[in-house]
Amino acid sequence: MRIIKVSNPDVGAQRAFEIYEDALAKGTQVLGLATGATPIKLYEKFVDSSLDFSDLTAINLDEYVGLTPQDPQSYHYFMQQHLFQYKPFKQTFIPDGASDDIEQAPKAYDDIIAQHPIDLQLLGLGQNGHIGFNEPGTPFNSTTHVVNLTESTIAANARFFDNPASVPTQAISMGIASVMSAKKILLLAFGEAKAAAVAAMVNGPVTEALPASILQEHADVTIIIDDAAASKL
Ligand SMILES: O=P(O)(O)OC[C@H]1O[C@](O)(CO)[C@@H](O)[C@@H]1O
Repeated sequence: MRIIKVSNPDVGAQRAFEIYEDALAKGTQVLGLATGATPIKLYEKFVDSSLDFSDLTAINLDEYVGLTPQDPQSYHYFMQQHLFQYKPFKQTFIPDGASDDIEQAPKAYDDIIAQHPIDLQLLGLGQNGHIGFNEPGTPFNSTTHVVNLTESTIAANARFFDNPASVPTQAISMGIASVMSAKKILLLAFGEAKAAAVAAMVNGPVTEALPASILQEHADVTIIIDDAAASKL
C-alpha cells in the first residue's frame, strides 16, 4: 500500500487528480468510479480540467435497489450531476437498481466488468470499513451482488435524504473480488469519522469483518488520507 498523507481534502483531491492525469497519459481505458461525498472534489477537478474522457469507459461500484436513474438520490443521478453531464465518456455503466429482475442484474454487471477489465478503481471508505457497498462480513470472493445495508450505513447515508425513512435498505454492489480485479486501486478517505476504519484497513488483520483490509493484498493500491483520517495510524 502506498499511503499519501495530506493536510486536507482539497490537497487530497489534487493529488488524486494528478494520479488520473498520469494514468490517462499512459493509456488507461477503463475507470472504476465511486459515489459518496468523498470523490466530489476530485470530480470537480475533472470537470475544470482539459482531461478528455470521451474514449474511456466508466464502471461504477454500486447503486441503490429501487431507485430509477431519474431519482435525485440515485447514484445514476449523482454521476450525471457531478461528472457525466460535463465530461462525456465513451460509455458508462452503473448497476441497474430498478431492474425488474434484481436477481439477474448482478450477473449482467459481472459480464460487463469481464468485458471491460478495470484499469483504475476509485474507492471511498465506509466508517465500518466497507468498500463499494460491501458491508462487514461480505466474502472476499464475492462478485456483484445484492446487499442488505447495515443500520450504520443507512444512518450514514441518511444525510443525503430529506426524509431519513426513505433511505434504501438494499443496494447492488460490485463485490470484493470485482474490486480486487482492478489493475490499480485508489482509495480516498478524509475526516475523523474515517480514522478507525483507516487504521484497521492499514494495520489490522486482513479479515472479512473489515472489508477494506483486503486491500493489503492488492499489488497496486494508493491511499490518500488527510491528517484527520490518519489520526489513528
Ligand atoms: O464518501 P462518503 O460519503 O463518506 O461515503 C463513503 C462510502 O460510503 C458509500 O457512500 C456507501 O455508503 C460509498 O459509496 C462510499 O465509498
